[in-house]
Amino acid sequence: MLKIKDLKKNYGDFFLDCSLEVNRGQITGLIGQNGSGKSTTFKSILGLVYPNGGNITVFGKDYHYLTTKEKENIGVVLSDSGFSGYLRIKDIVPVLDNMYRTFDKSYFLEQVQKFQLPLNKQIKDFSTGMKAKLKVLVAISHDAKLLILDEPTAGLDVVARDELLEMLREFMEKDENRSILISSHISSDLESICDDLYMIHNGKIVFHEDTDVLLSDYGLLKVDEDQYHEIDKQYILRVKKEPFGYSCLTNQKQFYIENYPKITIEKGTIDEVITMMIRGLQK
Ligand SMILES: Nc1ncnc2c1ncn2[C@@H]1O[C@H](COP(=O)(O)OP(=O)(O)OP(=O)(O)O)[C@@H](O)[C@H]1O
Repeated sequence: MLKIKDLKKNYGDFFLDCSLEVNRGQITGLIGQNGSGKSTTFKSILGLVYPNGGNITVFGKDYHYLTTKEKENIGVVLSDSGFSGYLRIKDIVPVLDNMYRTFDKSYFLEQVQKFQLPLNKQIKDFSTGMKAKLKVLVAISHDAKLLILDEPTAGLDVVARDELLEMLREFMEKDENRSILISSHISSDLESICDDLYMIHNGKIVFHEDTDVLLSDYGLLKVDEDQYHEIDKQYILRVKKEPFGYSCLTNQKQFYIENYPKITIEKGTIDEVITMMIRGLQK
C-alpha cells in the first residue's frame, strides 16, 4: 500500500532517515516526540516536501505519478492544514462534492449530525475537538483506500479521542483493503487501534514491532546487582541503572519467567518500552 525506503531529508542539523511500510488492511502507527520527524515523513509521502534521498511508493507508484483518481484514494489529515476558518460545514459540502467523485455526501452529513457538528457555524469558532473531528470526517468520506493521518488526536480530551478512534475503526471495518498510517505522541491511542507500531526518534526509526507481540512478548525485568550478573542476557535489548539495581527490557519475557521464576518481571507499557529503547543502554 505504502512503502518508504531510506527516506532522507535534512533541515540544518536535523537528519531524517526513515523506512517504513503500511500493508493492505492494516493500521500502522508512527510514535514520536515533538520534532522527531513525523510531519516531515508525512509531507514527503504527499510530495509536499522534497526529500534529499530515498524512495516512496503509494499504491506501488511514486506519488507524483499517481493519477487524479488514484490521489482521490488517499484521505489526508495534516496537523497544519484545514479549511479556511471563515467557511461553514454547509459551505464545504459542495466543495468536497466537486473535489471527489466518490464523496459520500449522505454519509458525511449523517456523521456531522452524529458528532453534533454545527452546519452553520464558521469553522474558526469550532472547538479543537470539533475541528479535529471535521478533518477526519472529510478524510474518511470519499471512500479512500489509504488514510494518512498526522496527529489527528492532538489536543483532544479522552472522550473526543475515543470517538475519533471509533470513527477510524468503523472506516476499517467497511472494507478489508483499506489501510491507515497514523501518527501520535500518545502511545495509548495507537496501542488500541494499530496492528504495528514504528517509533521515530531524532529522525531515525528506532523500533518496529507488531502491537500484539509488543504487548505479549516484551517485559521489564527488575533485578538487583546479583541477579543482573546471573541472568542470561541474550534476550535483553536495553538496560537501565536503577536505585534497586537494573531494569532490563526483553522481547522474550516467557524465557525469563520460565528460567528465573524469582525475578520480578513487569509487563511494561508501550511508553516504558519506548523509553527504554531510547534511553536504555545496549547491554
Ligand atoms: N520547513 C522546515 N524548515 C526547517 N526545518 C524544518 C522544517 N520542517 C521541519 N523542520 C525541522 O525538522 C525537524 C522535524 O520536524 P517535524 O515537524 O517533522 O517533527 P514532528 O515529529 O512532526 O514534530 P511535532 O510533533 O512537534 O509536529 C524539527 O527539528 C523541525 O524544526
